[in-house]
Amino acid sequence: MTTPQPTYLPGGGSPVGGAPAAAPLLDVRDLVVEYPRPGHRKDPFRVLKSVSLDVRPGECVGLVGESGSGKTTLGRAVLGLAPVASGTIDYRGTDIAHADRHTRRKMGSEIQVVFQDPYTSLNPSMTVGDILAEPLTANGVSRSEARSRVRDLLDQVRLPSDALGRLPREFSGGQRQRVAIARALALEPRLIICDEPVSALDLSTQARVLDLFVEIQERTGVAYLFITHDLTVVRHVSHRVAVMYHGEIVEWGETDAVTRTPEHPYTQRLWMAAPVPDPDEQMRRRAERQRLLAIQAEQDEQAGAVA
Ligand SMILES: Nc1ncnc2c1ncn2[C@@H]1O[C@H](COP(=O)(O)OP(=O)(O)OP(=O)(O)O)[C@@H](O)[C@H]1O
Repeated sequence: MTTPQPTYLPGGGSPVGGAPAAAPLLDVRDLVVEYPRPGHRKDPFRVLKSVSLDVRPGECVGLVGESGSGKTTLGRAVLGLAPVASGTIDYRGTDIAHADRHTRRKMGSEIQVVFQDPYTSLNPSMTVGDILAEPLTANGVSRSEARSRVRDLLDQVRLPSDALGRLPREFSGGQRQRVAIARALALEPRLIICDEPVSALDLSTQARVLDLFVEIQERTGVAYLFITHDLTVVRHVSHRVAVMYHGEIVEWGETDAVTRTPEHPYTQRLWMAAPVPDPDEQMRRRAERQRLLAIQAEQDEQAGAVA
């Protein structure tokens, strides 16, 4: 008997087929997000600087970038949780950044989210059955219909039906993330914002949860905006990838092209820093990364001298 290998192998396997060509489901154009700064009313903190990207139906777009680059803020803006200063967020042809609350709510059930931390994102005092039934009953599904849908949701994320009566604390991190994914799927969304959904998990659990994301997408056709700081994760799940740096998209294209032949110096450094199983390749990348960092330092020094 052969043991099934996780397909999450840095540099190995290919993402879920080619990107489906279709009109965008989500189309973000020239988005600027600013947070007010206490005492600087006229000089807010600009976190996103004219960001544009789109996600097609059934597609996974990876959003990578270092900590603080603005990835979560973009996800939050799509969810209506970040202050948009200008630009548009078209979802199925409606600008949800400037829509009224009623339209926003209607569209909102089609856009769900899976957060990074499965330990804090689930209500600890509710059973898994209640956690999964809540969005259904809140949207008018009868209790008996909700009960059968909840069983189906558990099945979709490969959890046993006896999970229903148990509390989140009785599950491992990976299993809790499966519950969070099931909850996100409850209202049959078209788009899920996945905000670092595997980075709190150990490597082998990451691999299985990533495989689950891919499998769900192939079966349901849901689209993902998949936020991560890890290029190897993106390589596994994404059709296209956007690289964010200091609140701007600095590189954007097919995952294979961006990860194999990155053009922007920041993407090159990110890729050189990604772990690989082959020690020789790892050494080569480390040396290349040092070289790129030295070039960057020299450029920064020259820019400083000019300023
Ligand atoms: N509510 C807020 N008020 C003020 N500044 C904020 C707020 N939320 C985020 N920021 C700032 O916006 C910048 C981008 O944060 P964001 O969380 O979007 O980055 P990120 O790329 O997702 O980082 P990480 O990978 O660490 O989560 C950071 O400098 C952060 O401090």
